[in-house]
Amino acid sequence: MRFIATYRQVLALLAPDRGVAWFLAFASLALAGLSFLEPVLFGRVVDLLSRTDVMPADRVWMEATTLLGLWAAVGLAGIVAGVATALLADRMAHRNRLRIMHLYFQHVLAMPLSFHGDTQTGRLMKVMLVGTDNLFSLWLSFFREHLTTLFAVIVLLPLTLFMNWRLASLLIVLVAVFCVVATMVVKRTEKAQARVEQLHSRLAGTAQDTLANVMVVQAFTRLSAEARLFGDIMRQVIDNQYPVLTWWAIVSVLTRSASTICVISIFILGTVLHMRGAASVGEIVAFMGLATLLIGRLEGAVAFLARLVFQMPGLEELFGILAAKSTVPERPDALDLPQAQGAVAFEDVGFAYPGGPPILTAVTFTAAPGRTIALVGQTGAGKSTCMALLQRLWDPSSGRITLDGHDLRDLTLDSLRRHIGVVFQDSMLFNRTIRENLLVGRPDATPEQLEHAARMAEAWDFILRQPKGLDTTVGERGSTLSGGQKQRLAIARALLKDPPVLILDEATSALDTATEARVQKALAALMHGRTTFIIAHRLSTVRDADEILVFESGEIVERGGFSELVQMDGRFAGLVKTQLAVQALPKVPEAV
Ligand SMILES: Nc1ncnc2c1ncn2[C@@H]1O[C@H](COP(=O)(O)OP(=O)(O)OP(=O)(O)O)[C@@H](O)[C@H]1O
Repeated sequence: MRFIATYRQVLALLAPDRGVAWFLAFASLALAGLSFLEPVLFGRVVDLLSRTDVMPADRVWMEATTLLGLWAAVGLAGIVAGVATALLADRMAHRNRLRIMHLYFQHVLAMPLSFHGDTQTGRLMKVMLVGTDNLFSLWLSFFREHLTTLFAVIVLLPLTLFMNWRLASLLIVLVAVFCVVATMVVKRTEKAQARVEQLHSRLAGTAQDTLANVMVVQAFTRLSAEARLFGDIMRQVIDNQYPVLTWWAIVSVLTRSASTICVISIFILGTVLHMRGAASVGEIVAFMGLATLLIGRLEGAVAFLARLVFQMPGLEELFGILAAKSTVPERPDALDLPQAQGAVAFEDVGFAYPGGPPILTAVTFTAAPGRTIALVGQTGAGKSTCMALLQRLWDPSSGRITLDGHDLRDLTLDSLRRHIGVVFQDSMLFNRTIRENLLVGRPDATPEQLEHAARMAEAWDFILRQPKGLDTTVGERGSTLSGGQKQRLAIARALLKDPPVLILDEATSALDTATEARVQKALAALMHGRTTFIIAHRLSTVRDADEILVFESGEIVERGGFSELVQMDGRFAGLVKTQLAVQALPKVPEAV
């Protein structure tokens, strides 16, 4: 069964708390032993009392008092050990749940964009919350119930053979039947539950995707269509879950009846054996007690098994995500570059997205520190892909990219990305205060450095006009700010980071001409003294670049300065002419 391997992984996660886990394991075993002693002692007392005719009364009383005292001590030790084990297990499970959640979050955040492109955010959130919650409850029930039950069945049950092998054999057969039935149901329901879990993940992913696009849903009146889509998945969840729930409900009812069947069977066999002189009354009482105890434990085990079947697929998903490997692995001996000058070189770089056609072919260029390189060309020509490779979001399929002469694959990802600042077309802001958003660039910046960067980015004035100044929260993705304001905050953030290499990916293309002029001023401050790559469709913005690279179908087809390329009268000149022609188009006459 698949779930045994997964269960092993669940327990292996407790490795950092190995000492506590072993202590808890021994405590659970002691608890199991103590709980078994109780019916045995009770049986001894009954036997003793039934022998008053052959033993002196004071000896019977002395022995009975000793046994009862022992019984009380066993009961008390069981309570103390039970409470202590529960408290300790609780703390350990909490501690490890937090540790795994932290580990998972860090792992997911470090995964490359290819992974995030393939995995819905809603699913990632669901797996983290549900998966770690399941881990928590499994650890707890392992130490509180499961281990004790296992010990009772594997070690203590066979020991009863020494008390009365005939009664013990019946008990063993009943327990075995019970285990076989439970295993069959686990097998029957495992697959359907895995499907339910997949559907739950899809549900979470769809919900997150729909909520993130609520504006599109409303604008395109997709309300009922989206609700229907959601409802369809929900219906599939119910259809798949129904048989699983039915099976486990049947097992649960059977388990409850099993207790009665077991006690009656032992009573009948015990009576027969007693009449033949092969069992004492005390042994029968003790076995009935043991049977009730064992079946009670097995009832707990069945509930636990059912939970395991329900939770395993979610845990398998969690382990699958934790085991996912990055497509841009870091070498163990990777260099942590302290301070780069910003010399970038693409050497014969080729690239294709996994399973896709070639996107870049033999791309070669160099950017000396402080120079500005513009990447232009038609949409889909491969400009953004080039810049994604520079940030090592992907690795080239052939050739290499260097920063200060170091192949990017030889640098730690952290030190590479520390040296690169990016301003996107849609400046992504956290739903936090302006101050927190700016400090993303440099968490230890002083208030003076923060103000200086904001002033350089032409953002200081509008920040002061916000209701709480730097402490104003900007809303989801900066929704309370205008495009130009968001862009200037993004520039201030990059200025604070102060990287030697800068990527401006369509940084001003979403702005109107007046705002663009303001942002350009801020950008000029940002670009000063840094190796800058500009991706721009508006060719007027690349006029001052030291070199313009013209991309076509993943290849650089022309390169040079602005006027040099215009004079060349090739592809670039063609692009410029097209843009000028569009700008010179006569205005549509207003309707009369
Ligand atoms: N994550 C991805 N997975 C698969 N293919 C991709 C991915 N990203 C981009 N592509 C493909 O790679 C090609 C180049 O895209 P890229 O974004 O680099 O072009 P671009 O020149 O920057 O275009 P634009 O000017 O429109 O931004 C396109 O055909 C695109 O469909």
